[in-house]
Amino acid sequence: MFDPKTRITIAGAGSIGCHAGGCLALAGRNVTFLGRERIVSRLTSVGLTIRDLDGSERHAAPESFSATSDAGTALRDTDVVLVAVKSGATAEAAELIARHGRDGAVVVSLQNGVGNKEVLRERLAGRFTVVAGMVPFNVVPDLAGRNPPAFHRATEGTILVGAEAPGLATLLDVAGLPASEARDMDAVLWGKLLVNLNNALNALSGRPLAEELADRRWRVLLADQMAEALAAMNAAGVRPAKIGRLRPSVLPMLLKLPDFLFRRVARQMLAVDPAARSSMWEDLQNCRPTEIDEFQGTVVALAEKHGFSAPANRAVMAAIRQAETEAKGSPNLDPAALRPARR
Ligand SMILES: NC(=O)C1=CN([C@@H]2O[C@H](COP(=O)(O)OP(=O)(O)OC[C@H]3O[C@@H](n4cnc5c(N)ncnc54)[C@H](OP(=O)(O)O)[C@@H]3O)[C@@H](O)[C@H]2O)C=CC1
Ligand SMILES: CC(C)(CO)C(=O)C(=O)O
Repeated sequence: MFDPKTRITIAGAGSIGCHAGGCLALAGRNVTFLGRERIVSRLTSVGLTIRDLDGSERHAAPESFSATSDAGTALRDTDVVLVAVKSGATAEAAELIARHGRDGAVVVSLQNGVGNKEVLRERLAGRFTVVAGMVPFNVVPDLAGRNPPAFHRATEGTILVGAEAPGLATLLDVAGLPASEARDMDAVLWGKLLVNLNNALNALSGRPLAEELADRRWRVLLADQMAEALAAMNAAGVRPAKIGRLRPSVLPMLLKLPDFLFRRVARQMLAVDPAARSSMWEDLQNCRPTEIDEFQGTVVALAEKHGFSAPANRAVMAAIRQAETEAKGSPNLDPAALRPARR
């Protein structure tokens, strides 16, 4: 269905978009970035650097891809659109694809959250094939200075995509960007949602992921949120898939282990680049809206629908809302500030 000339547009030239697009361009794929002018001007003048898990670097020269802030130019003739905007911008991206995209193109959500593919499908079904995707790894952007912007993969994992577009995973599976097909993407996205409950804690802590997760006080808060989420999912008949090596049902218990035991049992969870932070931390630092409604908000709504409350998730939501309103970046909270009233 696809060949090396297949035109791929990256809708949203941010951390995930630039990392994925950079790896694809380096593998010789036909890539166009659709992004804001502030990044497009840098991409077209100096290109970008892809830094892999082991620190090795590759430079994608500006000649190896196209980049534009004009949606018509980026979407008109494209075959595959990789949607890599934050969840709050999905409806607008869908609108642009509907207006400028070519009938029959494949649209892939590479976003976190269980609802983005539905937002895309609502607007695009019938004319486009919408496919859910899941990026398990963290990408750290390095945009400072005059060097090419760099995008560093900070954790391991394989991108999963749905099976609706045969050959899609093979098209995307290039050096630095492992990708494969998954049969039950709903389960995968619910599994990733559990992991993403840490995004807000990380953003509120102001600490790198490795440091935060090594501290039991933060892990207990995460365990409480996950336990609420698992109960809500169970009541709704949702079976979250395993992301990484550990079964979702054991996560709350495991997270509560003392630090020395956790370090031994959950080595993979702590195998994070020391610089890595959650994408929600990036949002707070840059005074952008976060994805809290798509993460903790989804859990609270599902719990309430099934007749119980989710106080741990609520408390974290409230703290993120406050930080968004204050617009001063991470509040660098102490974990004690996040205990819900009932504890
Ligand atoms: N960062 C990470 O490590 C990971 C992120 N994810 C998920 O991937 C998704 C993308 O995250 P991430 O890459 O961090 O997000 P970023 O905010 O880094 O990138 C999104 C980019 O898209 C731009 N954008 C939004 N709308 C448009 C538009 N209409 N036209 C052109 N550009 C647009 C944004 O600009 P502006 O800000 O000006 O709107 C921003 O530059 C999220 O759902 C996230 O949860 C998943 C795994 C890991
Ligand atoms: C850190 C990671 C990989 C998991 O929470 C992530 O999905 C994000 O930063 O958005």
